[in-house]
Amino acid sequence: MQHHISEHIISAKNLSIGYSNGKKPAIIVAKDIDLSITKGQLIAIVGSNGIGKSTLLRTLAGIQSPLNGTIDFLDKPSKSYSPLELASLLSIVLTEAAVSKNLTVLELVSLGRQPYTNWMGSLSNNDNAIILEALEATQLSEIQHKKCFELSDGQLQRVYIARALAQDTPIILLDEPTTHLDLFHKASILKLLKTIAHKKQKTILFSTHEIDLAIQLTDTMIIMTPETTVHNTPCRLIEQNVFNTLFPEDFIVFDKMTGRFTIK
Ligand SMILES: Nc1ncnc2c1ncn2[C@@H]1O[C@H](COP(=O)(O)OP(=O)(O)OP(=O)(O)O)[C@@H](O)[C@H]1O
Repeated sequence: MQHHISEHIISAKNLSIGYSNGKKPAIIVAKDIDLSITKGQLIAIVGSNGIGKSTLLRTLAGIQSPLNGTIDFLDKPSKSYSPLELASLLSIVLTEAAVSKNLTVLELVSLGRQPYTNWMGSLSNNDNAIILEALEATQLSEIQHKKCFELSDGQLQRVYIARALAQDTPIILLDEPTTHLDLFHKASILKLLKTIAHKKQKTILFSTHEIDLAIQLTDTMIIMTPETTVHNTPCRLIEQNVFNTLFPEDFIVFDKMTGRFTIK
């Protein structure tokens, strides 16, 4: 699919997200969300437990429907994309990945090419070239023949990112890609995502609880609080005192000078 050049790769207007199951009234998780996201950015979604970060990612990915409002990709309503078109537009990396860890690294990363292969799943030279590039970008070439169950959490996270890279979509969504990782590996993953966003001009959105790291490493952040959802550069968000609205202020305070939270 040819993507025409657009400033706004993702825009959401008046978006409400949540859950409805027919008869009962819908559970609104967050409302009045307005986003306009340009290409080639690394964007963190931040907010306390249960605020709706995963719900927002799943709604953007089309896994669940918005309760209200619209989502556009490249200025076209998300609903106007067929499932196959959507699979070449965005990839999603979920924490509880439902893939067999019995696969080798190479096999799992190759799954990223599924939207493009024929019904037999045979890979073309072009598919193989893209898979190799994804393995290299995530420094997995040397362990490509290892089984996924043999990997550390950090390596496994890189495998999921490589699969999304192999899917070669302009938008990549990741749900908490740094959970279970130590500080070094958290920072490594975020730096890798930033390099990919900038070098390959991809739009990468990820949810995280690593606010300090996100402030240092992302281009923009989406902050979800019970009252509002705001999107801006870390610098502007600090100026606007937004980080102090994330947690009860009598307990945790954000220090503008250091860009860190302190416990009272
Ligand atoms: N299938 C569901 N049906 C109804 N409510 C749900 C469902 N899944 C999640 N929720 C509720 O939606 C709200 C947002 O959940 P979500 O998982 O999006 O939060 P989150 O910000 O990703 O949280 P965390 O940081 O803890 O992962 C929570 O109150 C949760 O209980």
